[in-house]
Amino acid sequence: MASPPDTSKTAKLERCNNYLRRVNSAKIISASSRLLFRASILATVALILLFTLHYPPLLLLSHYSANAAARSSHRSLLSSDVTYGGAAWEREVRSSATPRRPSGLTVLVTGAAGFVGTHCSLALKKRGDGVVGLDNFNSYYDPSLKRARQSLLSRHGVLVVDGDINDTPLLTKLLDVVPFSHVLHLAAQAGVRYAMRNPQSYVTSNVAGLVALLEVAAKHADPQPAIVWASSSSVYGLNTATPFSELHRTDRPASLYAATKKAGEAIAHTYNHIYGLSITGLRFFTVYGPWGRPDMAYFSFTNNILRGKPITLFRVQDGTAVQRDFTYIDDVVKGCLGALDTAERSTGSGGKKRGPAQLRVYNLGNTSPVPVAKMVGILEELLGKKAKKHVVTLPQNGDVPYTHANVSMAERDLGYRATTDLATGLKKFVRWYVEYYDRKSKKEASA
Ligand SMILES: O=C(O)[C@H]1O[C@H](OP(=O)(O)OP(=O)(O)OC[C@H]2O[C@@H](n3ccc(=O)[nH]c3=O)[C@H](O)[C@@H]2O)[C@H](O)[C@@H](O)[C@H]1O
Repeated sequence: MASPPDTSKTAKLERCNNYLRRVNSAKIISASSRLLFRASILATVALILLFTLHYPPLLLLSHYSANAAARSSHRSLLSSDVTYGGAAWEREVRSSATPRRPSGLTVLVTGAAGFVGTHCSLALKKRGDGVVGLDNFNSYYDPSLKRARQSLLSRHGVLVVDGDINDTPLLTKLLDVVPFSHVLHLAAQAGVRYAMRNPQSYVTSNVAGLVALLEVAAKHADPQPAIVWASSSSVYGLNTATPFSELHRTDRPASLYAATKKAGEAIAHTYNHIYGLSITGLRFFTVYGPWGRPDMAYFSFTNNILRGKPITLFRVQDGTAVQRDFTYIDDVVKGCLGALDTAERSTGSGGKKRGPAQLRVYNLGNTSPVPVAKMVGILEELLGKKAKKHVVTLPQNGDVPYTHANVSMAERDLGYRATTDLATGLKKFVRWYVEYYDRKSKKEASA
């Protein structure tokens, strides 16, 4: 019988090799884990540095509110004035909110750096009311124009807080710091045709944002403020009865913008019904004027005419002219202030209704529709330059062919009266436009 092979040496050798392999792999593992560890520290430091460079306010400044996501969706995190909360901030808010006349109003104006928001905030402040603004400075149109409006307001003692209406902790904080008597809610995603390009922004601002505001006003604010907010002439949609009356049907919106404003009116009904919030909706009719919105036709046409660029003019399929009840900003401001002054107190508190509360809706229009082509003719005269017109049939873009307001209810209840015709209003707009952009280009040239 063959003896078994002597494996002792090979076994020893094998054990020795295994040991060496273990030691080596342990060394390799520990070396690589050291490397990995160092690399991860370096990567973390690099990330922190990058983050600090990109978002300094988030890391360096104390920041109220956990709801940064809602806030950051619309505005630049690089802006230097994103801080809120703290004693100094509260002092600023209270000072801006303090009325300078006996029984003056205390108004939170959302969308205060917007076109109508700026004018209303100024008018309120000038007559001695307390005003605090809120605006998210989004980039739907040139945010530098919004910043310029903010500077104008600041020179008149109105603070505009940089924040979003969907930021519930911020709204709660604001309504904690100041017992606002009124909220003038003008923050919204505006523009009829843009709704086809960015539908979600309309839901976020005009539906979710409105609900966020009404929730805080109804359940948290003590006392509950009265709410006056911006609806739109676009809710009349495919309505053909003219002039448009508040009694006409508004269940056929032609654009998503209109649908979200109509939804807002239904939401207003609910909060009035359940919580006793006093709510007034104002249907604005194509508001125009100095400090206006660059996305609107009269503004962008002015821009293009001066630069020799073509403009597109819509014409109804049957060849008739598209018309708008263009309404001058000063008239609309008077309507807004009339609505605030006649708003009754909300009746609820702590989310409980104590009795029936006021619920209103009014047209704020000019009562005199003008063909868009005529508006262009007035601009041509004021600018001393002919437009390069490109006329096309009104596309399926949510536009309606005609608007015309019946304002008898606003006249009766708010003392509203439109007194500015389109030629007069556009003259004031063009004067502002030329001055503003002249000053801006000189500033940029000297910078
Ligand atoms: O009352 C409202 O509730 C709305 O008013 C405003 O909407 P509109 O009346 O559509 O104003 P605006 O865009 O200035 O177009 C004016 C006219 O120019 C025509 N138009 C427009 C653009 C173009 O390139 N060509 C053209 O002919 C166009 O067909 C229209 O007939 C606000 O923007 C909106 O936010 C909302 O507040």
